[in-house]
Amino acid sequence: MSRSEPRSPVLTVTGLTVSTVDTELVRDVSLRVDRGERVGLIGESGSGKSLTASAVLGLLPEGVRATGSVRLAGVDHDLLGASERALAALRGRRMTLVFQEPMTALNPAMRVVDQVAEVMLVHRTRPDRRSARAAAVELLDRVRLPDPADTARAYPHQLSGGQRQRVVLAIALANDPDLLICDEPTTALDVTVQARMLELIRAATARSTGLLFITHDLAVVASLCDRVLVMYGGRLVESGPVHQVFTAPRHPYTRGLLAASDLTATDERGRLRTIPGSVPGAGQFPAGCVFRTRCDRADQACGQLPDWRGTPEHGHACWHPTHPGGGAP
Ligand SMILES: Nc1ncnc2c1ncn2[C@@H]1O[C@H](COP(=O)(O)OP(=O)(O)OP(=O)(O)O)[C@@H](O)[C@H]1O
Repeated sequence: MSRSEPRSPVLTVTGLTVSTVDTELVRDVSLRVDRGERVGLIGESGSGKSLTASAVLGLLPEGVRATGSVRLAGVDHDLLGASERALAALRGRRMTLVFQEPMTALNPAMRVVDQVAEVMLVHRTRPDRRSARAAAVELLDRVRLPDPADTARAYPHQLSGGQRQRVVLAIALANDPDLLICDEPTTALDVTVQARMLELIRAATARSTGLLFITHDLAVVASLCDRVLVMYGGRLVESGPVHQVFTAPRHPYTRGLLAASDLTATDERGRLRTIPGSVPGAGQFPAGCVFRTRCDRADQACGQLPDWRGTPEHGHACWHPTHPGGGAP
């Protein structure tokens, strides 16, 4: 599919709530990722980004449960409540994950070619080991590993951090997934290696694979993503096309995040801007608008949960009007 053709969803999450026995950690999150679309998910630490991704993949930690709905294109049942067997058949095949630490994803005792081949054999997308290994070498070439035929025989510890992360990406792409979820995939890499990895992710999602990309790095979202979702306190507070959200943010939290990421912006005393206060711990967020304890515009109205407003394309959850163009009044 070309990027200009009409979009259809690969992932539709509706009313996702993730909780422990006594605490809601993610609350009523709805989102959609279309085919060939790159969606960034941003927010400070503890805002619920990783738990949202884990709920989609059916990888929530022990003692944490999800309610709501998670639908993947072409799968006729809801992923929430699906059996582990059904989820395992989808993970690595239709939906895949790349996260920050490649060594956790790789088997230290197995040559990289076999790790890439294995995921094709497990999901039977290649008829035999010989063809899976040949396809694996091609994939290692596609993710620009140097001398792929030789590197394929290496063990993970013989590779650099950036090379290992490219092997993980090759494994994630091996079965041509519908949905690729990346959770801070480049945070541990140095800047040039990071740029190369992002280029590979961009190329991998140029056609039909949808991307959900979790990061703290707004510059990466600006260069990679089509749309961005902003989370705070377990809730989505704003979503829209990256250009619109970053140039005309509507939620005070998004404005704060953008100001805090702008290393050229200082306050009236010449200090770099940060969002005042700190993120409350899980379960400590206020009722009503979750951001109101840190928001300079908070008033009585904010004691009630704000409606989702704006347009279907660019929405936000805040009681206060934004000026045309999105700036604060
Ligand atoms: N297994 C768990 N049990 C209880 N609380 C948890 C558990 N896992 C995560 N949390 C809490 O849920 C909240 C959201 O965590 P999550 O990891 O999704 O945040 P995040 O936005 O991905 O943060 P980061 O950017 O630091 O990864 C945090 O307050 C975290 O402490």
